[in-house]
Amino acid sequence: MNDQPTAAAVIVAAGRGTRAGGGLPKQWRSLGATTVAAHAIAAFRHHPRIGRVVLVLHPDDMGLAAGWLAHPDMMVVEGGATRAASVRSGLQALEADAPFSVLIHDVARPLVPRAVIDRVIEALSTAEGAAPAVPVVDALWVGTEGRVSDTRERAGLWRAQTPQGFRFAAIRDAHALADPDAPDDVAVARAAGVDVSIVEGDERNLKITGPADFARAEAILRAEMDIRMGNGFDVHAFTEGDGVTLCGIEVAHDRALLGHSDADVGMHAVTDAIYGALAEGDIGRHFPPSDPEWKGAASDIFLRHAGKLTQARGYRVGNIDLTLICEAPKIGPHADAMAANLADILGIAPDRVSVKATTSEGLGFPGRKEGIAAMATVTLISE
Ligand SMILES: Nc1ccn([C@@H]2O[C@H](COP(=O)(O)OP(=O)(O)OP(=O)(O)O)[C@@H](O)[C@H]2O)c(=O)n1
Ligand SMILES: C[C@](O)(CO)[C@H](O)COP(=O)(O)O
Repeated sequence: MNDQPTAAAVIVAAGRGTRAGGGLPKQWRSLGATTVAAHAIAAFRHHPRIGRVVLVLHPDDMGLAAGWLAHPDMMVVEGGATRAASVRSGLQALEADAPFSVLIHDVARPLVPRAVIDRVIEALSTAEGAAPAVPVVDALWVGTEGRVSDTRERAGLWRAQTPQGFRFAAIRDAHALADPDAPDDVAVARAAGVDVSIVEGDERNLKITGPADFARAEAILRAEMDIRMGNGFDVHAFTEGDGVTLCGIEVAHDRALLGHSDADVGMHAVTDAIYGALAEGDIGRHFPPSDPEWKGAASDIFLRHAGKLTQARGYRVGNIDLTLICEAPKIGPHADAMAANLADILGIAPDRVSVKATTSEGLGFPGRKEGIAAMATVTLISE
């Protein structure tokens, strides 16, 4: 499959989640380490074939949009009184620079697997509309006053999921004429004569609707959780100078560190640990020392790249443990600032980063004050 972005996504999140209860609209409630909304958004933002994401929020929630607006690939717009009105608002936001196709997704389906998104996008290369569904497997009854009054044939029946995908112009025109109470975009498209293909859905793509769905979603998340560990080790020798840069913090010293970049041995070890956890080689693979572009480069460039790669692969940094090995300079007074800087670069909480130091008791090259060594361990957790 070609990995070029071909589609935009509209995530409708303007509902109030009344059936879920809980005092807070369901999209803002926590799920795993983050919120329902953050899971749904990440599934699309990190998909290589989705170029832009429009998030449709309730007018009362627009104050929550600031974090999302910081991302150039995201737009946030106000929704309407019904799901269809919210979708229309999302589609309007894309009008000025219309994509080839658009995937419309409920924020209430936070665990949509990447393969479901792939199948919808793939089907849209030949179909005008495509949406995931799972076949009905249970017998179907009609109930009247607590008793079974009739049965229905289940063959040919499907349970509809999202994202529902369409060629942009087709769904924009269909929504312009839509019944405001249409249950979903497939109904809107069909009413306008758009043909919609069914692609294979997934039971994990549940819609959080009632209070019990949170526990189901947490269980799915736990079963899916993938934790990766990586380690990084680096050494830089001392040279003439009056200070060193460690984890991005300038520390006065009677020596400097020698290296092709800024020789930030601590940041290099952390960066290599992240690349290691992703099985992505090391800094040298991504930023060859033979390339003059990286001569004297600030090492946060490398760490930011590793952080972006982590996100793109669907992980977040769980924690970092870094040990610097040197006789001098003294690390203790700077350790908190170093940890805070690493956390800031990676966009994680400072209490997920530990920076500590040890001497080598006068032994070996650190003991002879010939240089500094650093070793780091990181965990990456699937989102
Ligand atoms: N005016 C509306 C109503 C719904 N939605 C979105 O449409 C999706 C499906 O709706 P549903 O699961 O019914 O969510 P809520 O309307 O929030 O739930 P409830 O009906 O329990 O209040 C959700 O992502 C919801 O945020 C929307 O964007 N705008
Ligand atoms: C669009 C949808 O997710 C398809 O299953 C669903 O219809 C939306 O939720 P609602 O509960 O019907 O509003």
